[in-house]
Amino acid sequence: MKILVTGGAGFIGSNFIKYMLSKYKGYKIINLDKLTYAGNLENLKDVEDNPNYTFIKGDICDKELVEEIFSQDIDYVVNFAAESHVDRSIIDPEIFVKTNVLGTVTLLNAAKKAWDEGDSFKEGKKFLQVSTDEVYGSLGETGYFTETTPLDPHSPYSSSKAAADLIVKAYYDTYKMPVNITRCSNNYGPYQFPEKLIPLMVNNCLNKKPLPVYGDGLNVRDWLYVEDHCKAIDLVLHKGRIGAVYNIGGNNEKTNIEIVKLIVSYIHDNVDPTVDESLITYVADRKGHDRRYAIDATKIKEELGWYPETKFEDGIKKTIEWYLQNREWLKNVTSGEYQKYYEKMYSNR
Ligand SMILES: Cc1cn([C@H]2C[C@H](O)[C@@H](COP(=O)(O)OP(=O)(O)O[C@H]3O[C@H](CO)[C@@H](O)[C@H](O)[C@H]3O)O2)c(=O)[nH]c1=O
Repeated sequence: MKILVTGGAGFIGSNFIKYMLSKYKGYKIINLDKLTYAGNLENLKDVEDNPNYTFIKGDICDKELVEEIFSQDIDYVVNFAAESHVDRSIIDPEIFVKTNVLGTVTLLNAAKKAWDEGDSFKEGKKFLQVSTDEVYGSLGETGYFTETTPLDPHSPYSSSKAAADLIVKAYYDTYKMPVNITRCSNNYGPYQFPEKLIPLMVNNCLNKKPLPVYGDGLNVRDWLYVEDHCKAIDLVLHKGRIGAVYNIGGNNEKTNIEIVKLIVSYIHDNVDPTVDESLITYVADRKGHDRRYAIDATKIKEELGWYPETKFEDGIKKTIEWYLQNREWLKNVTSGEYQKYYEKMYSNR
């Protein structure tokens, strides 16, 4: 098997590559990544010398490069490559449309060209689009997103992901291209860039900086441990019904303030007793902030036997400890450009 993983130097992509290389000794993985601010080859240090792993620096929008990669007889594509941060999309939507929509079309076209045999596609090929629960919009206090919930994205980020999902669906509906779409809830775990809630709060606690909680802190997210997500993608890739969408959720809803308090308490008890809840600072809300995401993951459980194995209490401990043991990584990714980003995003909030 030869798998093209795009965005493999990012948080979920790098966890996925390591998971796959250790599980399938005979699989070859090509990682195509543009190395934007969120992509980091440090994340893949453990596998850089693995003969089954190849890294290519490049953009999924680069048609020539993508077509050249497909000349290597790719079996599966897993498209993680995306601009993924909602706050950045509110400030600068264009790059989200370019990478998330045009990039996906470029990949689909190249895959179609390589796999299309006229009446059908070559056997055993698949294009897996990694999407998000945010395409469904926002829930009130009750209810869950299922795979048939109508798409109702609100942010430029989630709208670009929904657009990409629809294009992938169109390639299935129109050309019968072998595709799957997965829609996951909020991931957490090692190597997440500290612009996202959990690593940002850990980093700020360690530096005794204010902990910026948007709005009333009562927005709800469903947290999924990244390794459980990787296992789900592996299953969908090998066994998912062609054309199907699968929701992947952690069955673990928490308010943002619960998450922040938990991190504060862990750092207080295990690292620095002077860190406490006085660091929590309520700041202006995110524009168009979705109130609650909650995923119904019955379909993937019933069809493929997947369920989230990691209990949140264990996953969050493992995650915080990973950041504590990898302070050098955290220091490296939060220097330079990150400081400018942080200033711009949080100074006038
Ligand atoms: C960074 C930050 C976030 N928040 C809030 C906003 C959200 O309600 C919640 C989580 O924020 P984020 O970590 O940015 O994640 P969120 O907007 O939910 O989106 C994530 O989860 C999605 C899946 O639901 C993915 O598709 C996105 O790529 C990923 O970024 O915490 C704060 O209160 N303060 C902060 O400083």
